[in-house]
This record gives sequence, C-alpha cells and structure tokens, in this order.
Amino acid sequence: MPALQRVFLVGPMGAGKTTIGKYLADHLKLQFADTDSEIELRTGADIPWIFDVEGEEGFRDREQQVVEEMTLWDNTVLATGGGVVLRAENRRALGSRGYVIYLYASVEEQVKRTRRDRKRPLLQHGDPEQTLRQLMEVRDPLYREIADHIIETDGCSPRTVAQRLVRELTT
Ligand SMILES: Nc1ncnc2c1ncn2[C@@H]1O[C@H](COP(=O)(O)OP(=O)(O)OP(=O)(O)O)[C@@H](O)[C@H]1O
Ligand SMILES: O=C(O)C1=C[C@@H](O)[C@@H](O)[C@H](O)C1
Ligand SMILES: [Mg+2]
Repeated sequence: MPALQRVFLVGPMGAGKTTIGKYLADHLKLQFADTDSEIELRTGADIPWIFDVEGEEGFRDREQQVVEEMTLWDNTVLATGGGVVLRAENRRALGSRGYVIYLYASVEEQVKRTRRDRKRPLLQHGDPEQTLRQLMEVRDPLYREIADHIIETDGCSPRTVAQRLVRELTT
C-alpha cells in the first residue's frame, strides 16, 4: 500500500475529482480539500468572476499559490482544478509531495457531466465538446506524466469509482 497521507486527484473537468474525492476521503479517513473551493474562499468570489476580472492568468496565479500550500497538507485528499497541470511548478509540487491519481473520463462523458454547468468559464463559449477535446490533447500527457495511478471512470458511479480506488490502493 502506498503512502496515502497525501492523495492528489487530477483529471479533466467532469472527471469527478470533487465528487469522488469526498467519498475517497471518507473511506480513507482523511480530510477532503479542493483547490477550486479554496481559491474561491480566499478570493471571496467565484471562479467565473475571477476569470472575468483577472483573466485566466490571474486565476492560474491564484491556483499556483494554493497548490504550493495545499500540497503540503497532511492526511488530505486534495481535488485539483482541471488545468492544474498546465504549470510546471504545480506538476513538480503534486508529483513530488504525494500520491497522484489521474481520474480519466472520455471526452463524451466529460461533455455529459458538465452539460448543465455554468461555473466552468472555459466551457461557456463555443462548442464545449471541441473545447474539451482540445484541452485533453494538451493535458492528458501532463496528467499521465505525474500520475502514480490511473483509473477509468466511464460507466461507473462516483461511489463505485471511490470503492474501486480504495481496493486498488490497499491491496
Ligand atoms: N463517475 C461519474 N459518473 C457520473 N457522473 C459523475 C461521475 N463523476 C462525476 N459525475 C458528475 O459530474 C459532474 C462533475 O463532477 P465534479 O464536479 O466532481 O468534476 P471535477 O473533476 O471536480 O471537475 P472540475 O475540474 O471542473 O472541478 C457532477 O455533477 C458529478 O455528480
Ligand atoms: O480545466 C480547467 O482549466 C478548469 C477546471 C476547473 O476545475 C476550474 O479550475 C476552472 O474552471 C478551470
Ligand atoms: Mg472539481
């Protein structure tokens, strides 16, 4: 069994990092944290507002700051934002400070899971499927670069994915 004091969940929008992360933390008796929520808490504004006012780079700066701190939190399952791997500093922190799980979801499944959502600024303009496909082309190799474990989430409920993860990590 790997050292599970710090578990980092990475993957695209709709992979289930936030949803599955909560179940996983319960199973492993760790606390749950989420970089997106922490950014909103510290900014006092939601992610669409940050993108509107500060642009994506402003959001990425805030994200890097919380990643630098939160990857040092012990006994934590940490869900990250879908674009966290874009910065090399974040990849280094995630890859060296804990156990990284890549939650994989196909683009088709990502589209279904994010369809009704209005809180992901990158999906509010243009064709979401095309955007998600382009993002995956760039990001999938980066998720894989830092992943200690990869799990497919298509066709499984969040609860089931969490249960499978616990089994795979502890046997
Ligand atoms: N395995 C799954 N099967 C079906 N629906 C799922 C699954 N995982 C997540 N979902 C649903 O997809 C939506 C997005 O999930 P979630 O917010 O956990 O994604 P995320 O990976 O945290 O995305 P982001 O990078 O934008 O934070 C939620 O409505 C959630 O209930
Ligand atoms: O994939 C992305 O770039 C993002 C995913 C979300 O988790 C948020 O971090 C934000 O909407 C950007
Ligand atoms: Mg999330």
